[in-house]
Amino acid sequence: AAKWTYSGPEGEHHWPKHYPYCGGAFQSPIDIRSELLRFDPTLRPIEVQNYNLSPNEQLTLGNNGHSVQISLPSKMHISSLPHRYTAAQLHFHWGSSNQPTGSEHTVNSKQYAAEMHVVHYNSDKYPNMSMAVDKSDGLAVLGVLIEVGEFNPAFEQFLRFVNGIKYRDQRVQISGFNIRALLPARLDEYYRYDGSLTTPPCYPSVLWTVFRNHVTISRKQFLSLATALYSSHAQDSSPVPLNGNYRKLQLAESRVVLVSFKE
Ligand SMILES: NS(=O)(=O)c1c(F)c(F)c(S(=O)(=O)CCO)c(N[C@H]2CCCc3ccccc32)c1F
Ligand SMILES: [Zn+2]
Repeated sequence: AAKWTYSGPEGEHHWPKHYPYCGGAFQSPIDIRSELLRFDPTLRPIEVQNYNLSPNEQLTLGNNGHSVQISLPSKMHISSLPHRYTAAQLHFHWGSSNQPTGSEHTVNSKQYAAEMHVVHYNSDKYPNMSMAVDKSDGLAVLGVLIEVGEFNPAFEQFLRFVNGIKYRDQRVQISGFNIRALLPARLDEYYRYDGSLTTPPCYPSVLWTVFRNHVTISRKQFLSLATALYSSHAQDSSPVPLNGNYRKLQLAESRVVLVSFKE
């Protein structure tokens, strides 16, 4: 696959050349602005199943050159949507050490330090991610906004291993832990809209759920995320730091953002 980056000659302004959907409609992320919001009383609390993984299970923590990701077991799924959406992986977007503003979604133009995405595919209709990734009802991504503040023990369960995956395509096995603890306490308050993958190929296939409430990680935890990783391979002579891996805001156009809560 053609390589793409977040800056330079393969940066996001060039993505549509190789990935036409990136220049198309229904793109993500967007600024979640008050004018776009519409309260929807039919939006039920998000219900996740089997997120509390046993420490006897093994997860793969990897640096894929674009983000740090954790591959997730297929027993994890969202049960409160019209179809079952099975978990595939989670990953992060962040700024840089001196720029704690790297979330993809913004809320009334406020950009958070980072953002976590838990990627799921419609397993009622498609056998795997690859078959679901380009279908309009294929994916559901849970978005969690992250601020720098209180230390977060749940994040420590994988952050303490990032120095083992400093370079592109490095992977380590980590013990299972409670993935639910990475989410905010309230899963009943969220923004909902139809959007896309925020990386190439930018398929408009994502039902986005961005939780209203952010989570916090400590400054030290943020710095380990923002300074430990490289997008280049270990043997590359000039290492390229992996940071600022967030797509710029896309036009909401005529899209409405549904909200599950009243002010
Ligand atoms: N922000 S986002 O749109 O949610 C988002 C990312 F930003 C992101 F970097 C990734 S990636 O880490 O795989 C890097 C390259 O796509 C994904 N992967 C998804 C979509 C691509 C195919 C696939 C296959 C198996 C598991 C996950 C995924 C992604 F969905
Ligand atoms: Zn993402």
